[in-house]
Amino acid sequence: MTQPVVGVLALQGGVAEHLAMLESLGARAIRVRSASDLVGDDGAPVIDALVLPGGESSTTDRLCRTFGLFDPLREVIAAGLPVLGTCAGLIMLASQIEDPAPGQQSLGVLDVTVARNAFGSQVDSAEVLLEWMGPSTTPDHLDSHPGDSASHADTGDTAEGHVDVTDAVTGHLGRAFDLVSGRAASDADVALAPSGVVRAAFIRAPAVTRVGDGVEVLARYQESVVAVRQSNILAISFHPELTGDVTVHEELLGLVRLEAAV
Ligand SMILES: NC(=O)CC[C@H](N)C(=O)O
Repeated sequence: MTQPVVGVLALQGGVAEHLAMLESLGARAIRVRSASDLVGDDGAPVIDALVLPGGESSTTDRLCRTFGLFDPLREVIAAGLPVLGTCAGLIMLASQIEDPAPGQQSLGVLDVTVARNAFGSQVDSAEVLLEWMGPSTTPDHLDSHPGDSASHADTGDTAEGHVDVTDAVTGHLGRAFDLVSGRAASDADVALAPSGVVRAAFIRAPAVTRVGDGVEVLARYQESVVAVRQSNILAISFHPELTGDVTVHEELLGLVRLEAAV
């Protein structure tokens, strides 16, 4: 297919790292600031996929409503636009927030309940390795099992075969991570991570406390669900864009290819 165009909601929070990561994967990445960045005059989406970045979900919610983006976002996602929500983006997508800020709303397109700040405050931020129970949408997988997206996720297998990552998953690096001056892991760090593992930064991260029918669990951390997929929606508690790990963004582009193949 032609070069996919991926929008990154750019009202607040971490935007630049997502844009850079998507460009590094061959997509054209654009900032989404208004409804016209989402849908054209004919009502058709102008982007092939969307990222809702981390930040502060109650602020993102308020800004979305102020800038007339709340309903258009809900509509394009409900209509099937592939979307990746990270951290505050996950909270924005959720159908229920356990502990919302006063007046806080969410788009309600992903059938999960989330608890905000479930892993502690900024000082508890950490960079860890997680077992990634995908990929479900890689080109390899598409070639061998067109349309079947759940089988690998169920078994923990990857396109390369089963990966035992027990050591890696418990290998907590214990590094403090500062959202403002967030340091990306070095290329060498990322190269060391075995296949089937995602290097994830947790910063005031939410946990998924209820998973609805039809929602596939892709990763857990400290026994909590931290990554899910429901059809065209991928949502994660953490920040792969700050560690340089492209696994999850590749999954998003895989969803775009799945959509194009239908
Ligand atoms: N890194 C993040 O996106 C933090 C999310 C934040 N705790 C919220 O509730 O929105």
